[in-house]
Amino acid sequence: MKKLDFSLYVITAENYHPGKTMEEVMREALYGGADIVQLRHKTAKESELLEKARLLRGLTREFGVPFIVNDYPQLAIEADADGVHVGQEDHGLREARELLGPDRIVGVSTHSLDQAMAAEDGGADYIGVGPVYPTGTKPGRPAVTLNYVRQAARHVRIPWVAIGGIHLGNAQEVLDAGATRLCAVSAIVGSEDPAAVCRSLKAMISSSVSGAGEAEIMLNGGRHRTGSMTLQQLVEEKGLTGRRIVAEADGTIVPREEWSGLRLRSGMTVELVHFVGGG
Ligand SMILES: Cc1ncc(COP(=O)(O)OP(=O)(O)O)c(N)n1
Ligand SMILES: Cc1nc(C(=O)O)sc1CCOP(=O)(O)O
Ligand SMILES: [Mg+2]
Repeated sequence: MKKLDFSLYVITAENYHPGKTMEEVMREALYGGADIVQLRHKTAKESELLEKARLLRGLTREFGVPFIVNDYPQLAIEADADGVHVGQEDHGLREARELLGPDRIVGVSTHSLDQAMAAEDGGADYIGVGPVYPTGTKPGRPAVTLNYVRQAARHVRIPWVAIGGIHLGNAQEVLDAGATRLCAVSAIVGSEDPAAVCRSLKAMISSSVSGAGEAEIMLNGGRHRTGSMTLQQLVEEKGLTGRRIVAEADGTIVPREEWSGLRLRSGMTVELVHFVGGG
């Protein structure tokens, strides 16, 4: 079953917690509210990875959250993971999708809007947007800065998660730039109290996303304050449910099936054009 409803993504990194097992740390993260987990281990042999993947598969099942394997689509299948995450240089989205089929999750790292659009067109289920800040977890990868987060917020239509150098001290500015999902690695698994860090990040995400209360958007050329959280809710608020409408957000036509996933943000420009019947 493909389930992709998450706000806090946690990735393993055993080098950050000497003296504690991966299972202990990830269990704490799950207690704290991690709602998707990835196994990432860049140096383990495949047999060792499979063992770790099976362990995490069991643990994530206990908590009912999706489990993703980094880099290895075939291993994801063998471990009965929910999906795989591939980078720009890995097996590639197409190959992963061919192996995993339509029902498992395929996530893709992106470092620019062009890559995001290509991943969207290629059928990715979600994308990573980063690294937002320079990070020792992915040394040598230049930061994309908050500029790419802002672009993703405006243009990306599939779920996307901000990643890279995110911690409690800077998470708010990432959320303010438009992120609604965060991924943190060292800040969580390297902390003394992974559950507490997860709880704090989750609280920041939920107050930023839902606690924003009202958004001020430009609707059909006029300023409009709305409590609607999504484009779908806005259509309902305007009494246009069931009408023949074309909806545009920030200059791009939004297909009807994406209305309920498109979150309204202050400053967004929305056009709702409805057609009056006639012959
Ligand atoms: C959620 C998420 N986003 C990005 C990455 C990085 O993937 P990649 O660019 O392939 O780099 P490695 O992780 O393989 O070193 C990720 N793993 N997860
Ligand atoms: C594995 C990875 N991929 C990234 C990307 O942007 O593609 S950033 C990253 C590391 C994230 O770890 P931390 O939270 O410790 O910075
Ligand atoms: Mg990779």
